[in-house]
Amino acid sequence: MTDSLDNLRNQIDELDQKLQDLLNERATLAHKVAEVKIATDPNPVFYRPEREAQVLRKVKERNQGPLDGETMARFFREVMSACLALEQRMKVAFLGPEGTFTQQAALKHFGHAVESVPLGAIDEVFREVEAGAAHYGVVPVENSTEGVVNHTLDTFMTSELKICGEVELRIHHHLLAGQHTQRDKVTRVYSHQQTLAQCRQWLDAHMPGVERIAVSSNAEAARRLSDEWNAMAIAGEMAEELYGLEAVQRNIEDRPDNTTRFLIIGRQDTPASGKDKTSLMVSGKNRPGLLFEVLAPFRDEGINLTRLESRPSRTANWSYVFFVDCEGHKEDGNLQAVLDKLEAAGNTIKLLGSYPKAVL
Ligand SMILES: O=C(O)C(=O)C[C@]1(C(=O)O)C=C[C@@H](O)C=C1
Repeated sequence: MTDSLDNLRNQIDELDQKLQDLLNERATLAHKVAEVKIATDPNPVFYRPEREAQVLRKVKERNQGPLDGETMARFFREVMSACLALEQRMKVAFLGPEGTFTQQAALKHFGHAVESVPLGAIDEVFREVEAGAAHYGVVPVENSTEGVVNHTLDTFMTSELKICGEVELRIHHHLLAGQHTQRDKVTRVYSHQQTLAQCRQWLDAHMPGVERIAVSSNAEAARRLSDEWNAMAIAGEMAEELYGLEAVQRNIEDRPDNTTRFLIIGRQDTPASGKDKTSLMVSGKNRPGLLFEVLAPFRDEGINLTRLESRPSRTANWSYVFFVDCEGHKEDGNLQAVLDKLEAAGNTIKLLGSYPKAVL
């Protein structure tokens, strides 16, 4: 015997009522958490990345389906975002304009109950957070096809901000046309330089004679189509929707697993969440075996490296700074031992932050 549609919908209504009551009960608790934070700390910190990561991990671990763990975690991401907004509405600066992948990353990480503020350049995002005009910032740091975003790494050299989180985003690029685009007369295609690079093979094969013009962001490329008839843009879905464009061809990135990693920057240290990463900068006097000496303590303490980059130090020609990402939190005994060894060997270390591994 199958249930009637009315019967099933009545059951859904009853459950929705319960869910709604429970969500409000949860929000009341979050509000009380805020009161405790205010009562116990003259400078209360409302956003707690380590706690959020733990909540989301638990959601995934205990999930029984039929909804999958990712989907369930995304629901809870939004629930916590709304609860946090009752405590304090977060202002999050990102590399704009509106519609960039960085905005998408910011919303993926913080949920939609934050105020997201577009800024024109990576160092502006840093400055906005340093000045306290935004609580947190979101900047791109590396792409799986095109490699590191040098500007972000270089800005860390002079900034005191801390990394307090990471987000990974699968990047899909679409060839977009505007209302006025005459599709058979297209002579130029706009996009950010990194995006053009990520779609190089597709463009070579399908638009060989079309001029590729690099602009400041994919969203800017999309915006330009409103007053041009012989151009197309390459950008993501957010820009497509924001500027009312139409996709001529979807997913034109050369690598289907094209992913960009973004960092969340803030002014506080983040306590351990149980599954963390640490980012640091190491510089030492140029000598034979310097890199080997920098890496050996990590091996000796059994710490896994997740990334290693070198950048010119900008203090003297041909001297370098190493950017190291590793597993673990700076309070962990073995990581402490690594830091002690590196310092004892005369290297300069700058800890950029320990933060939860991306959950979503
Ligand atoms: O546990 C806290 O500190 C809270 O403020 C509650 C809560 C949540 O909704 O679970 C909300 C915001 C924080 O970023 C972390 C968690």
